[in-house]
Amino acid sequence: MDQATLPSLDSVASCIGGYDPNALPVTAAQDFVARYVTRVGEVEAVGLREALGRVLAQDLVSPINVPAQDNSAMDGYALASSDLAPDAPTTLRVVGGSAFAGGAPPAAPGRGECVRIMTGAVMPAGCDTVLPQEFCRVDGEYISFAAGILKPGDNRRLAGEDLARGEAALQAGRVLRPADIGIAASLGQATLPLFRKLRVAFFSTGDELRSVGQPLDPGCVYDSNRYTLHAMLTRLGVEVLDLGVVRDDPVALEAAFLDAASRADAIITSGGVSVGEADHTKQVMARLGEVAFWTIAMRPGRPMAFGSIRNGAARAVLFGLPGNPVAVMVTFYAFVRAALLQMAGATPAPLPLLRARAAAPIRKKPGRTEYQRGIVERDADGGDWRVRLTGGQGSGILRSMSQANGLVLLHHAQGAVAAGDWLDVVPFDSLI
Ligand SMILES: Nc1nc2c(c(=O)[nH]1)N[C@H]1C(S)=C(S)[C@@H](COP(=O)(O)OP(=O)(O)OC[C@H]3O[C@@H](n4cnc5c(N)ncnc54)[C@H](O)[C@@H]3O)O[C@H]1N2
Ligand code: MOO
Repeated sequence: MDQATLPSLDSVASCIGGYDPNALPVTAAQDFVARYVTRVGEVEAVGLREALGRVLAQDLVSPINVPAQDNSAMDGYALASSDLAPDAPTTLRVVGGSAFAGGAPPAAPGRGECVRIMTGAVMPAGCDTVLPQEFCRVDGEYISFAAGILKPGDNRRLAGEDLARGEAALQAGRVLRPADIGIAASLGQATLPLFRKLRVAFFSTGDELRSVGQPLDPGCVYDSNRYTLHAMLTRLGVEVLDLGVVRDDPVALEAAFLDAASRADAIITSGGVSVGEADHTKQVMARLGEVAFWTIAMRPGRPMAFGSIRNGAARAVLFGLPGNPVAVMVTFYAFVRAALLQMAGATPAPLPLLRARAAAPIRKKPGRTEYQRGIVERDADGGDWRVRLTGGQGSGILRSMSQANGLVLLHHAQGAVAAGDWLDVVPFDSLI
């Protein structure tokens, strides 16, 4: 993909105060990534049913008022508030036909008169208030109701109160949610201008990896990272290019990187970014592109490669994630997710944090950010939120992630946690 506009790593590094690739705080790495990646920017018209989770490319300016006219919020009687008796029951004569949603409004009632009206029907001229039918007594062609139950304007929906003509109903950069799709439909839009889906290629590296369906040879493990990555990327709404497991062999790695750079906007690999002897991944990355190898002050997820890979004129952003399965997920949430959203054209929104009390002490040294896996639940008495860890927190223990419903975010400067201390938790359901 063409990412000719990417800045150089050196120019970005010069903007990060005290940049040290061997001891990079999480916030500095996040800042670095945000400064490096650029929006892909191509726009296409997409039908509403395909637009969920996609990124809006232009403001959607409302061409009409919704609702188009003042109308009734209740089944009942439309009346002029000037006919309401201030301190005594009001009696009005019912005239004309009934006003139905979608029908022509009946003629304006005269003084002391009202009109039968249904929810959604346009208000007859001169009427500004609707009496719900259950609040009145009907006596022949008259209705009467008690003083004080209606204020002027009650149960009337004003033209444009949902969406006003000429206003931006949805802003460019929005990741479309179900209500947004409904808004576009209520404005009569069959299609929306969206940024094209980001293309993200990914592969796993490591000779010990076997794919599901293959026999598990001695000393080998099944490749789980490709599946968690596939799932996280699918939730993020990008187009996924699964390039499989690549052997720890320079020729195979080079072919995979070049293929990925020619077809994708971003490449995610897992494994081979630490200091092991058999790893060719780092050398191949460095040869094919511009790549920084970081040691991040975090746990899990210390080693990570970041930069871009070239194939001729094509260039793709590279995230070389550590191999341990929990480290893959944590570095994805800490760095990759926001970067991919930014590349896809989305306006960044900070993740909501839940404040919860620690159920038990947690060991933590200042000087690194930790993402522990936790189960957050309401106290039995319905009071504070409380969080407990999901057992062993090793970065190979994927169960710790699967059992959790949130990441416990232990900040860089934070020290040991005592039971009852307040903690920040990123609830999983808000992540994607
Ligand atoms: N001497 C040092 N050793 C290690 C360091 C270090 O700083 N000094 N860092 C450790 C940390 S922290 C991590 S994380 C890992 C990262 O190493 P790599 O990115 O090179 O990853 P690998 O060695 O290839 O794999 C690590 C681990 O994860 C398993 N793995 C890898 N890929 C997959 C996959 N697709 N599915 C399931 N499991 C996978 C792999 O078998 C290893 O067990 O390095 C530490 N060592
Ligand atoms: O980067 Mo590692 O995940 O802490 O084992």
